[in-house]
Amino acid sequence: MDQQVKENGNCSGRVVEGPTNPMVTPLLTDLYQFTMAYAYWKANKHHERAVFDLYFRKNPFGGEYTVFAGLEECIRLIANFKFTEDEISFIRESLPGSCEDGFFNYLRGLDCSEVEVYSIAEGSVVFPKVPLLRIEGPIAVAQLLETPLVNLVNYASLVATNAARHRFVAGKSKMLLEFGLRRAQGPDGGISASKYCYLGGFDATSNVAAGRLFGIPLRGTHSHAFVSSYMSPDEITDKSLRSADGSSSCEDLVSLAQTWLSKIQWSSSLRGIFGETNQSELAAFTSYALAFPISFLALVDTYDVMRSGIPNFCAVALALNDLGYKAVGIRLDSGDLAYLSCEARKFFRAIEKEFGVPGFGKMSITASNDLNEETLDALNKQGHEVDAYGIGTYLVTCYAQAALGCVFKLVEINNQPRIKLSEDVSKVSIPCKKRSYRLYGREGYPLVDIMTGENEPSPKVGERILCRHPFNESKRAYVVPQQVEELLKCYWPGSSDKPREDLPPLKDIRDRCIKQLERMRPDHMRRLNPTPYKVSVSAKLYDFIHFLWLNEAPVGELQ
Ligand SMILES: Nc1ncnc2c1ncn2[C@@H]1O[C@H](COP(=O)(O)OP(=O)(O)OP(=O)(O)O)[C@@H](O)[C@H]1O
Ligand SMILES: O=P(O)(O)OC[C@H]1O[C@H](OP(=O)(O)OP(=O)(O)O)[C@H](O)[C@@H]1O
Ligand SMILES: O=C(O)c1cccnc1
Ligand SMILES: [Mg+2]
Repeated sequence: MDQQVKENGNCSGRVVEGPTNPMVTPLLTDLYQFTMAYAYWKANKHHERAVFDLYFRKNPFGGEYTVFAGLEECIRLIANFKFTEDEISFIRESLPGSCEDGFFNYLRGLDCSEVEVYSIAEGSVVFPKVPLLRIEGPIAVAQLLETPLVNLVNYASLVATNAARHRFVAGKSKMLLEFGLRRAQGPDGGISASKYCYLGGFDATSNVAAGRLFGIPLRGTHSHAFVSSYMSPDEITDKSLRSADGSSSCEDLVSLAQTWLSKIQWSSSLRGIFGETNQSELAAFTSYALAFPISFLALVDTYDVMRSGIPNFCAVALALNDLGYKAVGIRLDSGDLAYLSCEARKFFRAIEKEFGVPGFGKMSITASNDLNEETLDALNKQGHEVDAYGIGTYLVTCYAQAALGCVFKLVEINNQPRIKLSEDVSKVSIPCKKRSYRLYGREGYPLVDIMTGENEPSPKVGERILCRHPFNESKRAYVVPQQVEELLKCYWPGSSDKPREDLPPLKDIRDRCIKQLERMRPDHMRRLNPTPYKVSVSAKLYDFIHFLWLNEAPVGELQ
């Protein structure tokens, strides 16, 4: 078993590949994890069996829900956790010279074969205080895992939640494109953003590396540089295009587009809307259409959306239509996106009517430019005709909240429950190795998450159970669940013989996320003053927490 884990991340007979990012190694941790590991080892305490919970304390973005992401990368790390000789030499150099050789021999043999990992399924909707992961294992090993695990879950869950929130405001029917790579926090920020925005409900990314790594659909348009790189239609040398069915050919798409432009200009419904359009823009559009006749989409705001971009686009789209091709649509990247999308739609409908081109009015309109939850919401309130949004900076940098604030707290050692106290009640940890359950109500909505001691009987369908706020005595409720779902499942059994959950493909995780979000009660999801979802503990666990609290907290003396 030991050897297997070392060599190929094998456990329960299935291989787990290494982390996606090769920077994720056992050194991707804080120095203090190594100093503590050494001190545990020196005290011969390193083998003591510890239980840690990984959880967060508050939902991000002023919301009342979070999407859990990053589990697969955590398991990839754990499955392949092994120090190289170079890494051990570096740790030796980095620790004080007084550290004994035996410790480095210990690191040489160290892996996660004695570690067990229990987790909520990736893509689940999750809530504060309920463990996302429970790590059981030798305390020195679990301690080394703290920083990388928290790192792998924090941003993944934050950006997946951000994506889910953007999806919620945009609505189900809109296409959401993640365009953030250039603005992301470095290469890993960019790759992770693409992966986890897709998980959180985006449809596609512009990030080619992420498309390759994770099978995320790739989409893109073109930039202003492409438009402004053209000076005149004369630059286009090969102007010919075969018709879609291959039966005929147009020798000069530029002239055909120019002919259409004058027809539009003098058409009864559009007369007077625009005069001369920018001819270099028309050249750029024609050139792009020659390159991509089956998927022509043009960025129309380089010079003037209504006086140039839209008429030029329509002229090229009508020329393509003559040859049996259907243009895809436009992208707007500045100005008042609500107003311009409505004006563009009117223009397309007028063309459909005037020239009898079925479907022209339904041309796709993509909007981009510093979009975020608020601007999407504003557009909805104003009314708009946007079909797809390209969103970058605000999405991937999680501009509205910098971090999720996940923590990793010791809850038990050698079967003895431990607690971390704080002046701030919300920071007091919930001790014990626990189980957690999601209880569903009559209408099918999740009602409450409840944590119990590991050995307590599980809540039962149809049986009334008292759910208590972990720290507030007066907050409690009886619940008769219609469905009970146990949340923590075994994803890495270590040396136990527990069955191990599969790591599903990203697409399945995304589907789970979308389904779970749709199943939430709407008042938990609304943007303004959402109702908090209840997180509770059993009566027995409540009593125990408070017993331990009193036991550990020194009694003050007044003088
Ligand atoms: N109808 C709208 N309601 C609310 N916000 C909008 C609307 N249309 C666009 N926005 C947002 O307003 C901001 C406009 O950006 P900005 O003031 O930089 O102008 P711009 O359109 O980018 O101009 P330019 O590119 O010409 O400099 C963007 O964040 C955009 O998402
Ligand atoms: O606005 P974001 O949400 O970050 O989305 C990505 C942006 O990146 C591109 O242009 P870029 O911002 O590089 O140049 P521009 O601002 O001049 O359009 C694109 O046109 C979008 O505007
Ligand atoms: O394909 C696009 O339109 C795109 C891609 C990245 C950033 N901005 C736009
Ligand atoms: Mg921009």
